Amino acid sequence: MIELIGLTKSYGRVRAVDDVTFSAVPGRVTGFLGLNGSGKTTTLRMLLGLTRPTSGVALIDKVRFQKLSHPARQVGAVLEQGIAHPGQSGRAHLTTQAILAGTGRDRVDDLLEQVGLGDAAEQRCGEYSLGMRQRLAVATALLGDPSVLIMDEPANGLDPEGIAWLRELLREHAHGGGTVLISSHLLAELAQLIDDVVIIADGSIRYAAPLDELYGSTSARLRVRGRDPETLLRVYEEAGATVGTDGEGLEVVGLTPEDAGEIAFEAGVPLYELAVDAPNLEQIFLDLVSTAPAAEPVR
Ligand SMILES: Nc1ncnc2c1ncn2[C@@H]1O[C@H](COP(=O)(O)OP(=O)(O)OP(=O)(O)O)[C@@H](O)[C@H]1O
Repeated sequence: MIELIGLTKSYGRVRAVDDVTFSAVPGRVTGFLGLNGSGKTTTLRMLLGLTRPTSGVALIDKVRFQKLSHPARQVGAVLEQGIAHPGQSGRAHLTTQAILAGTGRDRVDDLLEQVGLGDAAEQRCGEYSLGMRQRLAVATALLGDPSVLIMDEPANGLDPEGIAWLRELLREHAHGGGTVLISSHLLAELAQLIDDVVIIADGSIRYAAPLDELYGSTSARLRVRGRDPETLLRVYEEAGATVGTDGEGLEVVGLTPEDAGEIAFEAGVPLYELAVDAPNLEQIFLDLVSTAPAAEPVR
C-alpha cells in the first residue's frame, strides 16, 4: 500500500510538487501520468526517501521509506536506467546488486530468465539495448521479492513484445496481492497496463480514479452522414447535441447512436453512416492536463 498525503516539494520559488494526495492499493496497478516536468520523478523520489519533502508525507505500508525494516524486501524500484557498469555482464550486475541489497544471489538466474535476459546474461550491459536495460532494471527491482513495485517510465524503450511482457509481469504481481505504481508521460502506453489512473499537471493532481471511469467521463462522439446534412444538423441541435462538421459528415456529441438514428428517422432523412468514435485516450489526457486544477473529480 502506498499513501501520499499533502506531499509538497519546492525548489526556491518553483513548486515542483504541490499538495499531492493519492493512494496506490494492493492488488491493482496504478498509473501515474503527467507530461515531462509535471512532477512525477520528484514525487517518486520523495516516496523512495531520495528527496526530502518540503511538507506532507509519503508512506509505504504505513511507514516512511526510511523507517522500513527491510527496504529491499518490501520495495522494488526502477528509477532510471544506465546505472549498470557497461563492462559488466547482466548476470554480474544483478549478482552485485543482490549482494549490495543483502537479498542473496540464488534468485539471479531465475530472474534473468523471468525478464527475458536468460540468453543475454553473459553479454556486457554496455551492449544492451534500451529495452534490455529496462528489463535488467526490472530484474534488479524484483531481487528482494518485494510486495511494492515503483517504476518511473518502465515502458520507455520497450517494443510491443516488451510492453506485453511488462503487462503480464505487473498483472501477476498485482494478482498476487502486490502494489504497483508506474509513471509515464503517455496515457496510451499505459492503458493496457493499469487499473487506476492518477494524473498530475504542474505539480498538482488533476484526476484520480479507476481507468474505466476515465473512459466513461468523456461523451462519445458520433460520426453521422445522411442525405440532408443541414436538416440533420438542425434537428440534432434542437435535441441538445453539439454538432460540428468535418466537411464530409457531422460530428455529434451529446446523443446516443440510438437517439441519433431515431431523430434522423423522425425528420425523414435517410442515414448513410452512423459510427461511434472510440474515445481517444491521449486526447482525454491532454484535455485533463490543460484544465484548471480541481476542474475534474479528484478522489
Ligand atoms: N533538483 C531540482 N532543482 C530545481 N528544480 C527541480 C529539481 N528537480 C526537479 N525540478 C523541477 O521540478 C519540476 C518537476 O520535475 P520532475 O522531474 O519531477 O518532473 P517529471 O514529471 O518527472 O518530468 P520528466 O518526465 O521530464 O522527468 C520541473 O519544473 C523541474 O524543473
